Amino acid sequence: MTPAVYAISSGDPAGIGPEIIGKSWLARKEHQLAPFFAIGCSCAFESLPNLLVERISNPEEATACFDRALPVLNVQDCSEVVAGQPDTTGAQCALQALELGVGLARTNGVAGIITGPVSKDQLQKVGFTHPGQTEFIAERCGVAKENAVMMLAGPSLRVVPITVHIPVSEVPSRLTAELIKARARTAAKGMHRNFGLENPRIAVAGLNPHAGENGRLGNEEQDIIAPAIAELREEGLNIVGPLSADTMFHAAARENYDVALCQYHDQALIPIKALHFDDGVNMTLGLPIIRTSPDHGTAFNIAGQGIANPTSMIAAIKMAMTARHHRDLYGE
Ligand SMILES: NC(=O)C1=CN([C@@H]2O[C@H](COP(=O)(O)OP(=O)(O)OC[C@H]3O[C@@H](n4cnc5c(N)ncnc54)[C@H](O)[C@@H]3O)[C@@H](O)[C@H]2O)C=CC1
Ligand SMILES: NCC(=O)COP(=O)(O)O
Repeated sequence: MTPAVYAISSGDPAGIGPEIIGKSWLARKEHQLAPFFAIGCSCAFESLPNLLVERISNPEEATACFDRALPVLNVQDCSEVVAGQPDTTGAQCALQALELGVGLARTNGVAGIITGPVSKDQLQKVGFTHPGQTEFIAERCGVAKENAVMMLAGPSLRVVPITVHIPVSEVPSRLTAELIKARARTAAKGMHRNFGLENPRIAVAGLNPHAGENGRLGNEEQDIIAPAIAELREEGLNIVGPLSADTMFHAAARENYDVALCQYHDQALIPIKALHFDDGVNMTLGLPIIRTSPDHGTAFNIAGQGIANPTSMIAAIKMAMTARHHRDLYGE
């Protein structure tokens, strides 16, 4: 039996992670959130105003105390960390929280993990070698990088970047038909497994302006993207493209697909953040575990001020619950 409790890693304690987790706990009844506990430095939570915190020593204790206090599994003391001033102590704490949370999810100790925002820059300073949490979690789960798919989703749009955290100058050379096919297959499976969408409609963006304008504005569409789509269609995927990226995100166009595959990070993240900065969720598809995250970052510039909006964190908890519901339904 999968336990009904979720783990939330704090993210960087100098960012807004602890604050939005605390605010989500305060909003637990209004949003009917399943029990969860935070993993991180207890003092990052104990210092928050109006929040009752209870230290726990294992996930089983979380459910019993969730009604009266935010349960926190302590990893490391980082009481010296100052909000808005990230340092390596905070990065170590963020990494330990992530490692512990993923370990609990992998061993069925929790129903899923929601990860708080980390600073990639700070993590690299403490030996983190992955481009982001997505790839780290994939490795811990034994899933190949290309099969662990970043998806960002809000009420009116889901997007998947095919290439992710790489310099824009490297996008054309890193874009291969194999990568596109791997992302599309995982996205299709993920739509069903986590959201109950059978045969989801997938739209694929071109790379170049006007999807290459028949080769006049670039050849990647004809050489790489269209052949990959044709193969996927033969496999039975409900997939169209390459579409002009500039015309596929307006309201009427979004009605035609369940998920958009985009060729690079900002092609995917600009529309989703323009539409759903407050309530967007980042979910990793293709994992044996459930992992979601708010779509925003550490927001060091407002940390410690009490003004962080918890909506995206609440949406991330709810999406993990939705995924759990569907996976339990299908026995996965
Ligand atoms: N899932 C993750 O762990 C993510 C981590 N990051 C990391 O976050 C760091 C900062 O990245 P930025 O590009 O500055 O993006 P950001 O999302 O942290 O901040 C962008 C702007 O939005 C505001 N903002 C963000 N979340 C907010 C919230 N919940 N309530 C109110 N205002 C909010 C910030 O104050 C800032 O003005 C980077 O080191 C990056 O690596 C970025 C995106 C996702
Ligand atoms: N821009 C999205 C992002 O940075 C999320 O990265 P990850 O840490 O979830 O891999």
